[in-house]
Amino acid sequence: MLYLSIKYKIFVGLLVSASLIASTYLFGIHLASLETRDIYKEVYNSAPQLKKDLEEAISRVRGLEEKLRAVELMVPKTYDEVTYLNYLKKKRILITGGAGFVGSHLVDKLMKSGHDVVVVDNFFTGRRKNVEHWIGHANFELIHHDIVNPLYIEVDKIYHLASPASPPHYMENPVKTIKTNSLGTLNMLGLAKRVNATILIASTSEVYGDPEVHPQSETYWGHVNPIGPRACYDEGKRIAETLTYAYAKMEDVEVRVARIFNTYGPRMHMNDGRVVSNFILGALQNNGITVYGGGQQTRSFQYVSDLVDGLIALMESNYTLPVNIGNPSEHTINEFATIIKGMIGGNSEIKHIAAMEDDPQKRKPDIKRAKEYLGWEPKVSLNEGLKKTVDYFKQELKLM
Ligand SMILES: O=c1ccn([C@@H]2O[C@H](COP(=O)(O)OP(=O)(O)O[C@H]3OC[C@@H](O)[C@H](O)[C@H]3O)[C@@H](O)[C@H]2O)c(=O)[nH]1
Repeated sequence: MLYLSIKYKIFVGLLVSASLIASTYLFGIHLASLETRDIYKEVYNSAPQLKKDLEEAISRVRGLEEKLRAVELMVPKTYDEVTYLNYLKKKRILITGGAGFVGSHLVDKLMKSGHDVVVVDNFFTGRRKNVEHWIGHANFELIHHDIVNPLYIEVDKIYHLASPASPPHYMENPVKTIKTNSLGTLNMLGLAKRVNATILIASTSEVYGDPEVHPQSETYWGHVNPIGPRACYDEGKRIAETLTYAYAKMEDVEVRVARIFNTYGPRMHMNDGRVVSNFILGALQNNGITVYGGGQQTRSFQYVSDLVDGLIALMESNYTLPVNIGNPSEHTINEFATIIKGMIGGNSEIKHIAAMEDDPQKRKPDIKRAKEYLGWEPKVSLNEGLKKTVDYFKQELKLM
């Protein structure tokens, strides 16, 4: 108690001194901004003592900043409650891309269940901010690493999610997207083989390309343009699936393959570029909602918590063939624009620009397999999920 109260006094003392010195410092900056003005030059040149004082103040503020950082580290951090698991139940779980939008929600769920979670991310589209609330927790580890290079680590399970997933992001560097999904997946399968871990591969509805079968069941082989702008992702994920089943067959690796359909929710990046965040941000900022093409193309949107439940159910099942994880509630993009505009209000105009090349025209998952083998189906309605996502983006905009 006594120790804590001394720490508290030091902390308050340092805060007060810091703010006093910071005001001097800011005053110094203000003066510095006048540097170009002749009047200031005159004062400055005729007052070398002032210059010396400012430099001293700046150095003292820097010293105090260091001390404050040290005091902050002494204040214990609080975490969400974590279930206790004994050593037989507790697993060491690797999540590649764990600092990304979907990965970080999976991290939360597995951490709260009491497992040891190791996140590997190259921060190409992932962000430390998404997992910072676990940093320092005894069950959590964050590794900055690009899985295009091998990784040597001891784990029981691997959720392999690493890859840019938004069309503008994966098209920005197609070679990197292909490398991540081919070499990266090869490395993770090699790791799974070496440490005898079960591996779940995050595949995608994009393996069906611009489908000629509707809705899409897992038995459909797809309709992908192998040299189009989306090929780096579509074909990247297709080769990831091929590699996965080759390792299962040749090396007896325990595999799971989730074909993830359009997913949305909090922690999507402001610059994500996918339709949900674009429409919400356009409406919230009154910048207009931009539909690519005629808007008759359809998508079926699932809320991120449903996806996370589906991924865990798949990992824990003994089902080895691909499974669609998505919400079959289907809307045209025009309808979706109207829904978002209605929910947010304002007077955003819905405008149309040229269609994206090779944009899939219809997409809806057939989820019979997930229901039958995983006992899983989505629970969160579009209305409920969108409200949470809109609230999230409102908060993000306040931070700008
Ligand atoms: O601002 C926008 C963004 C997108 N769109 C349209 O909205 C539809 C959905 O586009 P998105 O970019 O959200 O996502 P896509 O369905 O094309 O691809 C997604 O598919 C499933 C996942 O694996 C990936 O997250 C992603 O590749 C497309 O028809 C697109 O042209 C707009 O009309 N306006």
